[in-house]
Amino acid sequence: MREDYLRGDDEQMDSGEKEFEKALRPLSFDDFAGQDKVVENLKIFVKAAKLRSEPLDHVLLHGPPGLGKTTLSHIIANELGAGIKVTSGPVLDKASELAGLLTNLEAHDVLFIDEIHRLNPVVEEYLYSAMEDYRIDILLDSGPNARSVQISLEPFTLIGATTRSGLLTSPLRARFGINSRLEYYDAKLLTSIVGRSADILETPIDQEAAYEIARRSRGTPRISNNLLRRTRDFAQIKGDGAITLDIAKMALKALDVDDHGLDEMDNRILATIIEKFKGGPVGLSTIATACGEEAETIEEVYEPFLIMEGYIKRTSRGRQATERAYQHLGHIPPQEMGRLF
Ligand SMILES: Nc1ncnc2c1ncn2[C@@H]1O[C@H](COP(=O)(O)OP(=O)(O)OP(=O)(O)O)[C@@H](O)[C@H]1O
Ligand SMILES: [Mg+2]
Repeated sequence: MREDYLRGDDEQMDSGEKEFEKALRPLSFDDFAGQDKVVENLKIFVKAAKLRSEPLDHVLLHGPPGLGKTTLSHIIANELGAGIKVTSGPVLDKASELAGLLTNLEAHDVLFIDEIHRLNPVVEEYLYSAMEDYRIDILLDSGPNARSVQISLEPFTLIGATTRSGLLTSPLRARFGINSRLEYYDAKLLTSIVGRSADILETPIDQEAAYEIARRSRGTPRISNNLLRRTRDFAQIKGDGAITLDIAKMALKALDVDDHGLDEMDNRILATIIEKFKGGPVGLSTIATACGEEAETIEEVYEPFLIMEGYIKRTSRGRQATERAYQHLGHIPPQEMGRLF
């Protein structure tokens, strides 16, 4: 597979982490665990497109961070036997840059735009005709000599990834023929992902240890892999290199991952709502300020998992802690308080 990177992908990660992610990234549908429905459908669409010698329809992948959007995009290109060019919404700030990428695509190649909800509106509009008719208008010269010429592109597949599909404009969303949502993984699937990653890293791991890491990974393969990586350090320094259940527990404790898999920030969010705002409802930006974290990060990264696990509720007046959150932090829920007095 040909692969070209246009500057930053996954901006927040350091280069070690990136190398690590790349090494553990599945390369085919068969290596990709879980998301059965999404994968089954994609397999059929890829096969059908190949059979007809057509480009695959444009694909939108959405869901919380670390669930496999970037991985799947590369797998799709791989399975299509096509090249992939990688860019992202915030990086692609000029229409001319987009034109440069599009005109360099070969027939049936994939253009992957990460964080597609952050595209600049001018660039986004430019993308419409490229997606629809495989054509773009290019402006030649400037001032009185300015004229636009239309050039046709090779038929290509756009894959857009986003953690915030709600922020996509409807004209853009409407241009994706395939729209797939990735869901959190259960502990069993994550256990097999941890096992596979440990194999690649040539680190022996007990089944119970793999399960312990998996069940405390917030349903997220990226977190499983990162916890595995750190646990491997503990195994090397504190043990004989093999990851046992004891080593895994020791590492998770040192990493501030609690018994339910909530990390320090998850717990800080819950404690803030309960201790500073009487359990809520309280607005997102207020929580963010009190926790010292960006509102966007809380909404994108932390909240979906806390809601799914039933620790907080979203109400029209803000976020509210549930009984489960009170119990988790060892506080008495207000409902029970009422019964006691
Ligand atoms: N289904 C899977 N099977 C095995 N490993 C997976 C799977 N999904 C993700 N991973 C692993 O998790 C890591 C993160 O996945 P990926 O980068 O694709 O997530 P993402 O959805 O693109 O996240 P972000 O929204 O932050 O860009 C990858 O390195 C990959 O190894
Ligand atoms: Mg990604």
